Amino acid sequence: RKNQRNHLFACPRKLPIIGNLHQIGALPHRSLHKLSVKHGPLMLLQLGSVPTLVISTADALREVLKTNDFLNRPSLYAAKRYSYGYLSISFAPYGEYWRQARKVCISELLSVKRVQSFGKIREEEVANLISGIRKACFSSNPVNLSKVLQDTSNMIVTRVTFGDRIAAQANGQILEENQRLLGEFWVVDYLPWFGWIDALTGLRKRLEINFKELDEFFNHVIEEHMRGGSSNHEPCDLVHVLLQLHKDPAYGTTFSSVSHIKGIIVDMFAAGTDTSYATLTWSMTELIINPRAMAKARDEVRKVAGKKGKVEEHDLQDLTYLKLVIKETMRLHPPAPLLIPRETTETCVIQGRQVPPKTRIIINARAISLDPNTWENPEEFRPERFIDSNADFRGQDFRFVPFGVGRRSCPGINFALPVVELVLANLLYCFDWELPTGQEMDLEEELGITVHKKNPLVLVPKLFQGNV
Ligand code: HEM
Repeated sequence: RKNQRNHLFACPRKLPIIGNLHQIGALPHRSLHKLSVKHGPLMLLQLGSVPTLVISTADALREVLKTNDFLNRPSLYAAKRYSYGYLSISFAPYGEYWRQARKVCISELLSVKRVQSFGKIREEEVANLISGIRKACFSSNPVNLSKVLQDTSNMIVTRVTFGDRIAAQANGQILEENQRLLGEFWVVDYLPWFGWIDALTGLRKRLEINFKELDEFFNHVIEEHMRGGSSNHEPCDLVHVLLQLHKDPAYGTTFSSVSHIKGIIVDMFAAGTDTSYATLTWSMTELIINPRAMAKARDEVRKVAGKKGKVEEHDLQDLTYLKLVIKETMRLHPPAPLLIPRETTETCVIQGRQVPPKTRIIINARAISLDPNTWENPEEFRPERFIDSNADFRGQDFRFVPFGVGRRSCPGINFALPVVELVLANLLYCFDWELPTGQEMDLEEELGITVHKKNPLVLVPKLFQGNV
């Protein structure tokens, strides 16, 4: 009966013990997309011991979410460790803690007012980025944009979260390793009885070392804040806000221990940095490949900001085409192409078929936004496609879900967009960009929870003199 039930969904052929794991490959969002083209938009795979429902089109997603919200997250080894036992919002299982922590996060940490209050930090860090690139212009050196964009995103998130510029310089590598380990293939998550393989391959040791460094860093920042803070601290960084909430009896149960605070910090720090810098790198990559779109975006930015010498936050509202460029980039390169996995808590019925509890739900955001039944010439980079379209990425429109969908979608969108827009606008305003002589652009991707460009984006900037 079990077999009969499973065969009601498309089930690609599986092998004993590992099931469909051998079909996943180095870039799961791509191999799952390919499988879905062959087998259908709703596939039930067996990844080791884990039944996994993969959703690959907007219609299938709409249909599935009609009757189920899937608000739970599965337990994953690295996520458990990094979130201090599921005390982060991203990995917390569905329940009272997740509900409260998310509510507080939206109202206290990521509210429009709070995000606006960090405008000065964003503008300062963008100014530092531009001045660094200017120096490279004078020496005619190419710039490793991947690296400088990562540093800038990291600096902004670190200053906002910890209030300390020096901390940002120290934590770059810790964060890189954290993202790599979260995106690694952990045998224990699929074949629990073979979990010892993760110890043999050295993965567990790497995680323990990285977690210890991260934890020490958090302890240092929290202790410093408790002592009253160093002179480097921004007036109201997120650790400061969290410590206020920790002392407030109204939030007693939600933020009762220091581990709760650390769990939330991990969210801000890990979810906020990598995704923004991936979006920026892919935007610049696509603009170089598409000179017509580059010229249009650049002309718009230079017209709106005029002769001020820089783009300011209040200019962003007038950058209509730049916003379309960012949308189109996120359609082709959603930073987290498989979102964050979810899990059924009880038997549920999807299209009249039963799905057992503890089935992992994977939403393939990239396959959805490349579906030719929804998008005309989906592989083409054409920001204009959004001009008269109501396709939006705020979690309500199933055709385009880079920030996820429904009640478990990303609460950081209002934080992320001003960073991405301000950085990109200033890069286009201040410089003309080209590839180093004789080099070609590639679109190769690297495995991770956030998908980055595999080879660094190296470009030659030319200072634009007409804006002062
Ligand atoms: C371009 C930038 C970003 C992208 C593309 C992005 C994308 C995502 C995605 C795909 C999810 C999973 C949604 C789902 O399961 O449906 C998510 C969740 C989350 N994101 Fe973001 N994110 C970005 C920036 C940020 C920032 C800046 C923050 C905070 C400072 C943040 C905090 C979170 C949190 C806390 C969750 C977990 C939500 C939950 O489980 O309830 N994100 N994000």
